[in-house]
Amino acid sequence: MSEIKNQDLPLLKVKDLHVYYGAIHAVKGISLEVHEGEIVTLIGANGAGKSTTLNTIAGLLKPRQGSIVLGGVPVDGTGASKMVFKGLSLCPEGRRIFQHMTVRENLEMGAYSRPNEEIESSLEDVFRRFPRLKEREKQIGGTLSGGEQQMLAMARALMSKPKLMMLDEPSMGLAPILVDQIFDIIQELHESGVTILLVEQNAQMALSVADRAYVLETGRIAMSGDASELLQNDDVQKAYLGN
Ligand SMILES: Nc1ncnc2c1ncn2[C@@H]1O[C@H](COP(=O)(O)OP(=O)(O)OP(=O)(O)O)[C@@H](O)[C@H]1O
Repeated sequence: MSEIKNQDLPLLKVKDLHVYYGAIHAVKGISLEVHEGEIVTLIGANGAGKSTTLNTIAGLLKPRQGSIVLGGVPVDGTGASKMVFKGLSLCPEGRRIFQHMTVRENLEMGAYSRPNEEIESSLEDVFRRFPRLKEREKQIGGTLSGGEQQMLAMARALMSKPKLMMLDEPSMGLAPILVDQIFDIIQELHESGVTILLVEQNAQMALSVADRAYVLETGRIAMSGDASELLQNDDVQKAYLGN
């Protein structure tokens, strides 16, 4: 199917997504859009269905119902390994870098969808964005600090030059100063034009950096809108911002 070129078309359009784990109906009819250049965040409590939504878009889970369209092309049923070739990359929850490989080898693994001759320029680009990883190029991934492993996971996701980068809980388990650094990097990626779908439990940080947001409650979208407006919303403040 040919790619449809239309500025008004969202880069990602998810419609009426339903996902089950056996009898558990985890995602109950979620629809969302991400436009080119945006940061869109999914926030919500534990178990709201955020990771399930992201993993389904990434092709790791199969929806029972609904459609997923990337760049005008239906991609549901594509499968995770092929989604990278369609321009989508997922930086999973818990980082999941290759613990026994070096920083450089981890990054090269992220570029498996790219032609060999382009890998070096991607590495240069990623090392420019993450100078700390350049310093540790030959270090074994598993020996990096938690914050550095998160940076490596994000850098690895960038190696495929994705149209859409999906980040699952990048702040998880990190000290506040490292959380600030990770969000600074997300902001920089945004400023350089990377389109991001961000899942976060840290609603304050996520809403501060995002353009738009969807609030998930027990598998459904409870609210959506401009992130700056949701940050001021009384219900959001009470439920997710501890105010
Ligand atoms: N592998 C699984 N098997 C069975 N049920 C699952 C599985 N993974 C998630 N669930 C259930 O699906 C629902 C949504 O979980 P999900 O992990 O998507 O939520 P979440 O919003 O990402 O929360 P968290 O921040 O805790 O990951 C929850 O009820 C959860 O218990």
